[in-house]
Amino acid sequence: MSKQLILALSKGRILDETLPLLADAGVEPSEDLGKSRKLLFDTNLEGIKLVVIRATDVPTYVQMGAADLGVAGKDVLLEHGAEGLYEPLDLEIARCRLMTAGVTGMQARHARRRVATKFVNIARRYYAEQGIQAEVIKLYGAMELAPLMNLADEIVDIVDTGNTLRANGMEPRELIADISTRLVVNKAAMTMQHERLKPLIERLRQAVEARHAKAPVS
Ligand SMILES: Nc1ncnc2c1ncn2[C@@H]1O[C@H](COP(=O)(O)OP(=O)(O)OP(=O)(O)O)[C@@H](O)[C@H]1O
Ligand SMILES: O=P(O)(O)OC[C@H]1O[C@H](OP(=O)(O)OP(=O)(O)O)[C@H](O)[C@@H]1O
Repeated sequence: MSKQLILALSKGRILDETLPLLADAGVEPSEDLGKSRKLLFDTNLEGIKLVVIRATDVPTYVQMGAADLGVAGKDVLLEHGAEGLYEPLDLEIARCRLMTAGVTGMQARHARRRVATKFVNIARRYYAEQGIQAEVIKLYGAMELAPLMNLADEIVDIVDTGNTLRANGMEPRELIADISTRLVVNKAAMTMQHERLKPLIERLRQAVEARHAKAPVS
């Protein structure tokens, strides 16, 4: 039996932008992902199946070899760590920035800054690099609420338009990283399955490049 390649997709916002890119690369799910309760899907290509999972689970699936490739935000990859993963391609979708932010006009008052975030590893690394003492508080969402409720002095979160921060009386402060969505590949699969992986990676690379060619010059 020939082995199938499994591509793990992040659900939510990234999925909405991944499907058109996959279609440009000639990969289409055999049924409407949005209408199904299924998690594992066939595609128009016999050798490729898709799994649709939480964005934060994608690196784990690929690292452990349960999936051969994955599509995940750079924020998720930085938080998870890159062990066992190659990152051959920037898909250039779901662009945003990972930033520190605080209440507009208000300086951190505590010598040991309290930082609320779901990106605890990134935050610990960042504040240590800056030589700032920080107590990092893990939250699972609505980070913008933490400074308003005096749970934290700052947050580390995704910023795109800045609307969420503004709506909550907050301002962006320091840029930690520019974020976009990346293709990741299991390191062992990259060696063992190279002949199967290469054409898929190339098709995706061409789909990304074709978008560049179409984008208006600014
Ligand atoms: N406002 C945004 N603009 C552009 N990209 C974003 C934005 N917010 C998040 N992203 C990117 O999309 C990814 C997934 O975001 P999404 O909001 O769908 O999931 P989530 O709510 O973080 O995940 P979960 O529901 O699993 O907690 C993020 O990891 C990031 O790379
Ligand atoms: O700068 P903006 O354009 O306002 O985007 C930033 C917001 O987008 C993301 O949240 P999302 O909308 O995905 O909701 P979530 O809290 O469910 O992740 C992120 O967590 C920020 O809250």
